Amino acid sequence: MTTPDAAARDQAPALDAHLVVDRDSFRLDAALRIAPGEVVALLGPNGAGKTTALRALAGLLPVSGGHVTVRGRRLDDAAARVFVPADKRSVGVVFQDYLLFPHLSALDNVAFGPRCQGASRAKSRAIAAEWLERVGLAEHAHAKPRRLSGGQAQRVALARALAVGPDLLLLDEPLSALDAGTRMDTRAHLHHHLADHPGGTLIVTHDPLDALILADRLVILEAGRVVQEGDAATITARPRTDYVARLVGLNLFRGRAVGDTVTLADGFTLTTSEPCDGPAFVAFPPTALALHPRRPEGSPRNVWAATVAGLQRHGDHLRVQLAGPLNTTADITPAAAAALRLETGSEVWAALKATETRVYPDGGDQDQAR
Ligand SMILES: Nc1ncnc2c1ncn2[C@@H]1O[C@H](COP(=O)(O)OP(=O)(O)OP(=O)(O)O)[C@@H](O)[C@H]1O
Repeated sequence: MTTPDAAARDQAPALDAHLVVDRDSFRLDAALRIAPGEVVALLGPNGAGKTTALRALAGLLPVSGGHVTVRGRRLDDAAARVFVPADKRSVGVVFQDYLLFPHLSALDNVAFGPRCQGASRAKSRAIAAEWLERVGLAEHAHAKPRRLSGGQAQRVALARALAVGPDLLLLDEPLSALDAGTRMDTRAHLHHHLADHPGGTLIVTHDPLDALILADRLVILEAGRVVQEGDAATITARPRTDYVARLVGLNLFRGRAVGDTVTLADGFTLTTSEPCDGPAFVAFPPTALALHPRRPEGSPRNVWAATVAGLQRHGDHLRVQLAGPLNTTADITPAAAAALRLETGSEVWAALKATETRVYPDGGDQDQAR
């Protein structure tokens, strides 16, 4: 029979945290909530505070304010001076470089957690063997970490973190140490295991692809603050900062809309196809910009002179950085680049059809996806 306490724990979020951490002049001040079974990706530029957040949740860094509650259990509470040490938390961590014990076999690495939780040696090894089987490494149970490939070591680290049945699983850049081929396989493997994990999962990553494939929800951190959160579709449709726009591959500008005209901060105007009024964002993909050697005649409503500030290959097209009244990114075919004789410093005309733009109100935080 379920006790009232157990029932309350079952209903509690996997994570309910407000993290305030001071590190010299840097302050992390972020609220994070994860439902049981939910996978959340924490994304942000270098120095945004992602690792700081992960270390605080793991109990490796004390919070200076706020709280951390995992499945109803208070692990940190700065005001009440509560701090549960890392090894007493129901939190599993997969570190970026896995941190497997080099002198222990894969089996003993995985058995370590259950053993620390008080399981007998035989029971711990049985649990570990089961987990290695699940991650497809049964035949490598007796190998030492140095004999494992990067992908295999990652699976052992995942098995080790999951073997203790954590209420919260933390993954720090889980695929960044792998080469591209292994990364794809390991990502698919990880996806499968995260979908089965009944606790909450937080993945810290730089890589939007990992986030989009692995996570149910994205939380974007910049300079220690959550700037946007929501599912991938909402964030892609309505990025709220330059970083988020670049992440989803969009050009993004902020301005003031009156009908179908948006005036940007420096006075430049863009014509859009949907009317809007008041503070607004205008976004368009790099493929929406057409480049011409001379001022184009005809229909495009938005035309401006720009200078090529950089060129790089991006998949099967060229990504062109353009400076001018708008700093933008354009994607064009190599044939178009050759016809235009594009190189850094070239002068071109950029054209953008009003129908290729997306406009949406800049309502501060109140219309943020939740
Ligand atoms: N040991 C430390 N002492 C003082 N400040 C630190 C320490 N480690 C990190 N910081 C500062 O904390 C801030 C956040 O760093 P953090 O490593 O959490 O960011 P991040 O988002 O994980 O970045 P990255 O993606 O580069 O790993 C940075 O400004 C960094 O300089």
